[in-house]
Amino acid sequence: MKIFTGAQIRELDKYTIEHEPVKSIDLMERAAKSITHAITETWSNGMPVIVFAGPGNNGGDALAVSRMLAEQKYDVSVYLFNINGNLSEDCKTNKQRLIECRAVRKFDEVVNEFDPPKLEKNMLVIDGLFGSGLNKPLAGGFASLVKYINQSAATVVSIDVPSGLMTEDNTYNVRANIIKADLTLTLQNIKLSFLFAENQQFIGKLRMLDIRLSKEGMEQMTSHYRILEENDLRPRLLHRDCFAHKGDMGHALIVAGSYGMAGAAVLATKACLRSGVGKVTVCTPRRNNDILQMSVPEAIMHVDKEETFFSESVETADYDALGIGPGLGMQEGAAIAFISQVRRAQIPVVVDADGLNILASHRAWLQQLPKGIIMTPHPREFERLSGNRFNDSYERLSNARDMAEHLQAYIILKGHNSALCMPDGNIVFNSTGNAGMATAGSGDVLTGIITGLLARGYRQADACMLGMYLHGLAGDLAAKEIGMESMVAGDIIRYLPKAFRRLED
Ligand SMILES: NC(=O)C1=CN([C@@H]2O[C@H](COP(=O)(O)OP(=O)(O)OC[C@H]3O[C@@H](n4cnc5c(N)ncnc54)[C@H](O)[C@@H]3O)[C@@H](O)[C@H]2O)[C@@H](O)CC1
Ligand SMILES: Nc1ncnc2c1ncn2[C@@H]1O[C@H](COP(=O)(O)OP(=O)(O)O)[C@@H](O)[C@H]1O
Ligand SMILES: [K+]
Repeated sequence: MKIFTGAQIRELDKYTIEHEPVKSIDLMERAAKSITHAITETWSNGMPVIVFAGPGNNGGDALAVSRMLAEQKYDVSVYLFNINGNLSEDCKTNKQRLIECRAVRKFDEVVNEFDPPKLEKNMLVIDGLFGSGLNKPLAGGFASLVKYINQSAATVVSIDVPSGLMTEDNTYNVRANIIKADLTLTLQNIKLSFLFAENQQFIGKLRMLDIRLSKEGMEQMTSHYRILEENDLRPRLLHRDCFAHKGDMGHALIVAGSYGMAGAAVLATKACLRSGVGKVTVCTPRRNNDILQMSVPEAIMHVDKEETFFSESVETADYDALGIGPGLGMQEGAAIAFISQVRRAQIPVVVDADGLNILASHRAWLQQLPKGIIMTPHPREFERLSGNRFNDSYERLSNARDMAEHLQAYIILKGHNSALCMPDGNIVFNSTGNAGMATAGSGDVLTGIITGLLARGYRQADACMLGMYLHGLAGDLAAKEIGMESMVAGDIIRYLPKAFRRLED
């Protein structure tokens, strides 16, 4: 699913009006009908409704919804904020329709003075102040109104976007002046800012309402942001020839583990083996040899001459992909072996965990990375890697996108809705995964999966998309059966076969 910016949404709106064709006011009526339906489905007309409408089309939607609710015998009071005397055309029309319908209990057009109504626990507030047309942080009277609504105990439903929240960039927004909705009824498509952790407090529960904007318009419009869906991946799956031999299915090299961190190597190796690859060799320090041999008998060992850390890079001619970093440690010896390994690899490379931390403490090496390298930082690792501290997720994401373009790398910014930043500037968000996966070692599993997929023959972009999707899906299937609370990283590996099956079926 594509994610459109506020400006693109306006274009789509126009495209739909011209090509369906449908009158702008009728499109608003259609949106209002589906918003009204979502409300009446959830709350009965015993609940008093207070509507706050702004001067633009978000306000127009709110006025149309007010009329529709009043016609269904809801007790509706409406405040329309027209302080500059310039309502949008459709907002004006809906104001007139509302006045004519006479079913609302109270209609107050606020020009200067505003006497706020009492907001109580059993009331429903409809927030139609601003939507995708917001162009600066709320201030003055609107900011006060938002604070007044937020401190009340009433239930708040936002139309399209919680008023005050920008659809993309909220880095310099004033968070105290954004509506905290219990439910956001967003029109047609999800907005970028809805994907970020810090904005969940404003959105509450999210529902997307299909208002039938032009499908053709949406297909034609290019978007830099996309949410990954099962259907995007199915056609990309490689199939197994019935004459397949392990020699044809790829050979992955995992360089992982140090003394005390053998588990990271075990997890990455097991996950790699579960990803369809023919063979996996794991390179780890001498002291981890027995642990690896016993816990992953399917893997081939390449034992480093050092007892406790990775010290010597491996010739990669016999391998098809390299995954390096989980539990690697940060000794200078390991760091030097790491960069030597990455430099000499003539195969696709995934760098994670300590591999990223090593790069963060030797930032000049970033320029020596091969093009097409895959890096999988969690937010803290990305901060270290970029050498910046970020005010919010949008700023972090923009920085990751710039770095991916500059280094011609694939960067997966991990978390809920992990974001894959591609060398061409496009960003793909993952839609699978759950909070049960916030447990040590989950990232090592992802590294193993992506390395396995690369060795198996997937191109970088496909391996990243498929890898993060399968990883999250395995976590979701695990959560369904065993719950989130006591899930461990090994459970993600255990459910990986079911995740593959689900995609293949
Ligand atoms: N294509 C769609 O998705 C559709 C959108 N519709 C609605 O239209 C909305 C967008 O409408 P608009 O583009 O008119 O935008 P809005 O209604 O979000 O707001 C625009 C108005 O607010 C003013 N404004 C912006 N920032 C302000 C600030 N910080 N302080 C004070 N005033 C500010 C602008 O000058 C303008 O008058 C959507 O959110 C949605 O609710 C629906 O009517 C149907 C179709
Ligand atoms: N709340 C969550 N929702 C979805 N996925 C999550 C969540 N928490 C963690 N994950 C996933 O689990 C993995 C955690 O990786 P990471 O932070 O590197 O863990 P570790 O360093 O312990 O291996 C990432 O792929 C991330 O996307
Ligand atoms: K709104």
